[in-house]
Amino acid sequence: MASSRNLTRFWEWGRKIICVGRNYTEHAMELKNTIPTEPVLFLKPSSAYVREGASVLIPYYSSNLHHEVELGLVIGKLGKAISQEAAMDHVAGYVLCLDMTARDIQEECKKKGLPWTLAKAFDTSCPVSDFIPKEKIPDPHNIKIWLKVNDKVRQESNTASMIFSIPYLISYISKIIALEEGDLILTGTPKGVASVQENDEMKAGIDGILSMKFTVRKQSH
Ligand SMILES: O=C([O-])CC(=O)C(=O)O
Ligand SMILES: [Mg+2]
Repeated sequence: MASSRNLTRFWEWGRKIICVGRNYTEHAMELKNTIPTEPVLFLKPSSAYVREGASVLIPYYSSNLHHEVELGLVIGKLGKAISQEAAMDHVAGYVLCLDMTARDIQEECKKKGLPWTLAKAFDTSCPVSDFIPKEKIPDPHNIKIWLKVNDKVRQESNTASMIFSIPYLISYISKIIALEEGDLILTGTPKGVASVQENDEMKAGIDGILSMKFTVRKQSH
């Protein structure tokens, strides 16, 4: 059944944020990770959302916050074990996202075999752009996403370089976790991830579609 809520403001719905990691070979290599044979998945809570106008916060326990620019898929209808053929019918639209990552904490978690929650799921760890209706991106596997810090390009890549395609990701994820209207899937970041400092300005965009800006601040504790 269609919801009476406005999907173009899906971040207000409190639904799941499912993140794919290591989906671009050169990014997996820059962090000295192996190239995955199946998607790497982790979650962020909906309290991670932040919209333009508010700041992205460096968590008080981290001294190495990284940007990761990613294409986000906004799910438009419920699905479980979705076939690759039907996968795009479940996409209502797109957003540009930043998967903000406390890299120092993630490295510690990896060493200790602990989950990535503190590294990935803190408040303001998921900046999102305005909603982009599906029709505006006819081929999501051929768009250029980029991110600049203080006007210097840090990340710039075509989504054609994804290891696992969008239909593959939707099919794979939905066999494990039911996808609901208003959920968001982050499709992984290309190479070029690096630190941001207090007062830095991050600007990210999808060529020809939109751009967004966020200022970095320190969380007080
Ligand atoms: O932290 C990581 O490198 C995994 C990840 O999110 C990505 O590849 O986008
Ligand atoms: Mg990521």
